Amino acid sequence: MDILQQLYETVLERKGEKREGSYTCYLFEQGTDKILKKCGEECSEVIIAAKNGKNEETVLEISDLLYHLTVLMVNEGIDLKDVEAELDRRHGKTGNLKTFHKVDKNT
Ligand SMILES: N=c1c2ncn([C@@H]3O[C@H](COP(=O)(O)OP(=O)(O)OP(=O)(O)O)[C@@H](O)[C@H]3O)c2ncn1[C@@H]1O[C@H](COP(=O)(O)O)[C@@H](O)[C@H]1O
Repeated sequence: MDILQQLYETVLERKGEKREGSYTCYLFEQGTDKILKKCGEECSEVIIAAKNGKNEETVLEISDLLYHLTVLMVNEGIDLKDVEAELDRRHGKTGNLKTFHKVDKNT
């Protein structure tokens, strides 16, 4: 099992728990707006770190963002496997990448 799947499963377990000292439980208690705010903040921090050309810091910020996106997925009832399936489809394993890119943003 890869680390994203392990992280997803741990976060999923936290959803129904009240665990002392768990930041994930704290986020679920705070609710959707807080989780969305954290995703936005972490995204901005990725941009700033990358813009500054600091790769070590950018890796840390990307990891923070992936964690918060995982919390968002669980909060919204989105299965990680659905995201993986969509990425697979775009990558041409089960779908057609060209067709995906043909979508006209103006329509
Ligand atoms: N990957 C992470 C992870 N990444 C970041 N964080 C936490 O995210 C928080 C973000 O820090 P910030 O400085 O942005 O925010 P803050 O000021 O502390 O908090 P806010 O007031 O903004 O909410 C920190 O407390 C980090 O510890 C994480 N917390 C947990 N995990 C994973 O989640 C699993 C479950 O952890 P618990 O929630 O602690 O049970 C762990 O095993 C980890 O794998």
